[in-house]
Amino acid sequence: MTTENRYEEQLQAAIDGIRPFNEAYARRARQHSDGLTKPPGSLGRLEDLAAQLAGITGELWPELSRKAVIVMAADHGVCEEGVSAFPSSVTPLMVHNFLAGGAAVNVLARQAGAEVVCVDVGVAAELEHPMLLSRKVMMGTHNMAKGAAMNREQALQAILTGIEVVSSQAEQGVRLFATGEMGIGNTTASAAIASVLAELSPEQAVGRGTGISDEALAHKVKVVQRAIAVNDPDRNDPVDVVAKVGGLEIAGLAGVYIGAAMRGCPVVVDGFISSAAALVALKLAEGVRPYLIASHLSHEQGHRLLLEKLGLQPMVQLGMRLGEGTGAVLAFHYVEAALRLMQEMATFQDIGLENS
Ligand SMILES: Cc1cc2ncn([C@H]3O[C@H](COP(=O)(O)O)[C@@H](O)[C@H]3O)c2cc1C
Ligand SMILES: O=C(O)c1cccnc1
Repeated sequence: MTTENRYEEQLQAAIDGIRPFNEAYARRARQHSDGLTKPPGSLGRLEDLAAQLAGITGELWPELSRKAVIVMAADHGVCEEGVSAFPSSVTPLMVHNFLAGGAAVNVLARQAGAEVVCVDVGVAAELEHPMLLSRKVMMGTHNMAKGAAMNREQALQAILTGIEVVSSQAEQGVRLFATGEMGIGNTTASAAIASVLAELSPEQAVGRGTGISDEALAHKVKVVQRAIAVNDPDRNDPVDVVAKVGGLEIAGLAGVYIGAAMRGCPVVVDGFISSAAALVALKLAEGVRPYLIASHLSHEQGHRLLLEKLGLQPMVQLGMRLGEGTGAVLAFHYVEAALRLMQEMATFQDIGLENS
């Protein structure tokens, strides 16, 4: 058997292993929250979130205090087309920053009591650090405007890496996940994926990323159009799409969603790039859907339409456009709030009002 076939089988086995959502527990959670000392439904989305968490875990108010953001890092050959305001050399510098605890996501993770798990799935530089998970598939992708970003075997390897990382974190006791990424150029790859899999036009999907000019934005649209024309990815084959016009960290994050669903763990989706990865995961395995929690609406232009296509509703809109998992880690506070309300609020019965 070829390595590629072996990887295909491993991915299929993971998809087949996704745990079904427990509707009965979601209903029980709703009954419980209707009995709490407030008008039914008055805690809005927090009540939906509590019901979702119960359905995911099979517990009414699961213990989710061990939480981690998985930050997948990789580089993009398409940067040579001038699609980002920053050079690829920033990617390894930011990986060192994550490991030293100085990036925005580190600050927000400390505040939320979450670990930052940094994975090198394809940074175009030699990186070594005791806290870095070194899972390099290749030294950055090829330029997708000229040919496939990577081959199918590499895309599968990156997806399996995400599944493996999340599984091993779950085995170590992590119960709640967030997705994050670092990779200069990755809003271009995400826009190409969104164009193909969510059937958005490149004009709708492409945004300013790190902050490019009007002129560079028009050029970035053309680069995405060219990448799709040159590679002709098959929209019915998400692995083909992420291989030809995607990125290693995006494929890795698609694996993170599948792995979390396998392990029965909720996973909070960050911004535009993490959402593009969620789209790849959903096209591979619809069973991932009930495990996804959208966090924020990114300022990146294609995010609103992408979330609509995903059928996900973000909790907040803060004008953030950073990635790294920053918006998702902030949403850990809402997850914790939903659980604490379920567990700590008095019921009508407690206060002597039986039949309300
Ligand atoms: C210092 C710095 C830190 C970042 N952290 C996340 N990103 C974000 O910006 C990049 C995507 O934007 P584009 O496609 O325009 O390159 C990704 O690395 C994303 O995570 C950063 C970007 C920079 C410059
Ligand atoms: O929404 C995001 O994830 C995003 C937007 C711009 C740049 N980096 C990340």
